[in-house]
Amino acid sequence: MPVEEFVAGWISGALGLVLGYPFDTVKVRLQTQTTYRGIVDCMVKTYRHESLLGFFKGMSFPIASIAVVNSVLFGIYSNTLLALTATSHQERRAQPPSYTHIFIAGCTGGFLQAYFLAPFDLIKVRLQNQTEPRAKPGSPPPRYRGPVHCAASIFQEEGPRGLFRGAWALTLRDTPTMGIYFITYECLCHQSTPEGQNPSSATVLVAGGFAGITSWVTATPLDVIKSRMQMAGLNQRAHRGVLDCIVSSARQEGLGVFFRGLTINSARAFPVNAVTFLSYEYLLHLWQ
Ligand SMILES: C[N+](C)(C)CCCC[C@H](N)C(=O)O
Repeated sequence: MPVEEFVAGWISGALGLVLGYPFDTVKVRLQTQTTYRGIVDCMVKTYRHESLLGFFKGMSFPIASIAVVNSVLFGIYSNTLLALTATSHQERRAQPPSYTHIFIAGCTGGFLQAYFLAPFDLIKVRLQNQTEPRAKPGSPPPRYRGPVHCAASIFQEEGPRGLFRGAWALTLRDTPTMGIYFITYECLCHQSTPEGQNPSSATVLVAGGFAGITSWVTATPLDVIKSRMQMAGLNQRAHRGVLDCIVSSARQEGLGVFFRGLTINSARAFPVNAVTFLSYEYLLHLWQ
């Protein structure tokens, strides 16, 4: 099993994450706080009050988890393709795999990474939704003091299964959309590259960027449901299941609810995934 694919997945994921983090902070603040008029207003206020560092708050935990999650995704994707087509990463340019195989490998990667991502994502969402201002003397502290405390509290209060709250919605979100992610990437690369050659850096950047956008656009409805299920039991009523959450959210807030965060998510997806794919391809090329 080629290990390079796992390591390249890890490094490229971390680079993409750092680049996209300011967008993620703005997205979370817009979704959870009412003090901002829009994306630009949020950026200006964050910069004025907290300087550039304000955009990178709480990044250490996601950086640590992306190492596991992205290496599982890219490692499983590439090794599934190897099993299906018997061609290694180097040989794939000369003998491109079929789109069905790419889709199956992407779905497999998405399905398995969801299992690793679930607890990290749950903790991220719970912490991001703590909107209390910084602790002032005398004010009650936020429920979770940080990622480790958050994980320990969930474990104590809800048991080990509590750490996998929303995991089923996450799996439903990621299995097909990771197939879409890799198909978009490979398809765009294939279309703008002469037969048998490696795609240029510009092609990889654009194809990676669009792969991010198409997969996030299709993932957004279940992303909303996933986050709501992860928050359930804390400050919202518990849902009986994914379907119950879909129906009650649509009834109470209309169909628009399924597209919350779409604009900022797409703006984030382009640079993040452009850099992720460029560094992934570059590293594998370097190690050949
Ligand atoms: C499949 N889904 C759309 C959920 C994610 C696809 C892109 C994953 C990437 N690490 C990012 O954070 O953008």
